[in-house]
Amino acid sequence: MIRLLIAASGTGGHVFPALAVAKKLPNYDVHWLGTSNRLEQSLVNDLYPLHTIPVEGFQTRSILKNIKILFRLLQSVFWIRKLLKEKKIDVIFTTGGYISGAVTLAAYILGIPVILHESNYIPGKTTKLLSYFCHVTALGFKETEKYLPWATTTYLGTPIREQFSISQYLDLNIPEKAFLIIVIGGSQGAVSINNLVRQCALDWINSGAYVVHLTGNNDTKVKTINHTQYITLPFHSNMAALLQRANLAISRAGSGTLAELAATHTPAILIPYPFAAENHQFYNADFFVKAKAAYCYEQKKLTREQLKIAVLDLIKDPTKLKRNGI
Ligand SMILES: CC(=O)N[C@H]1[C@@H](OP(=O)(O)OP(=O)(O)OC[C@H]2O[C@@H](n3ccc(=O)[nH]c3=O)[C@H](O)[C@@H]2O)O[C@H](CO)[C@@H](O)[C@@H]1O
Repeated sequence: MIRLLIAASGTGGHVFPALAVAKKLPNYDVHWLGTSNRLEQSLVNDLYPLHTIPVEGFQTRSILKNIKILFRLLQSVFWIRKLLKEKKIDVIFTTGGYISGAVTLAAYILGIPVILHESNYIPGKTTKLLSYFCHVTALGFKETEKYLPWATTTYLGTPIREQFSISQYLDLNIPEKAFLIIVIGGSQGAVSINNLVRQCALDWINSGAYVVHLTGNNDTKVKTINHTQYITLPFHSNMAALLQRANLAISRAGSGTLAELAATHTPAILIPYPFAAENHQFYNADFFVKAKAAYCYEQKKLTREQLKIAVLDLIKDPTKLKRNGI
């Protein structure tokens, strides 16, 4: 039996693709490496043995804090090396982020192959560095290979959950013919999008639309609108059911959600997270726009009025919805 260590931690964009990979390998002995306070605790704990390390990203300002983080990183490398030997791990799959640095270094020392997955169009600094040491860098977008000319790359796409491969039942009270808008702010929600949407939602509802608004857990104004056609949820686990049913998604441009939108062919208005590392969400979105699969608005330029009218226009003339055909 092949012993696989999956190192995926933090957001849905990192954890869900790794879970999709693990599900496809029922005959592998899978171990998981994560941290003690992120999403993997709720998503992975019951499925695979979850080992945790205390890694975090370097701070740009505090030198003292960075020294502490470096110390912890080196401690983690030492600890992972022990784990890899103890569990006799044959291969590692990682979806990037802080955790991938420690695991790649430990694996490199022991000569264990690492498959690094980069799901964004523009590879981050971590991927650029780690791709030197990895056996192969698997890409979510084929075009990303041009940013990693030194690396061995392969085009994989971004793995999505099994539920997307079959038609799902949406357990919400929404009439069959109603125009359904789903609002997604990545796995943690997006308060800025939430605020914009709340200012437009009643106009959309008055035009007959239903809105399912995935707000995340950090929004204090969730109860502002009370209407039968407006449903708020902090998080929904059956995204396949929602996206298959939705006529339009208003969404951040994280690579996980984009892969799912592509799978369900859901038309989308994308509002990239403006503070994402190296503005990577903008480039993810741009790929979809160039493929005529979505509309994109930059958050800093987007007004409430613009969003309201753009969506009203689509509700009134659904032929303008770009079919997501990537
Ligand atoms: C703010 C930020 O920097 N986010 C990054 C993060 O992903 P982040 O998790 O923010 O966003 P993604 O769109 O990549 O993934 C979200 C995932 O959570 C799922 N979901 C969301 C809401 C919900 O209620 N239920 C649910 O299941 C979505 O279906 C999707 O599978 O890592 C991605 C991969 O590197 C990047 O592309 C994103 O830019």
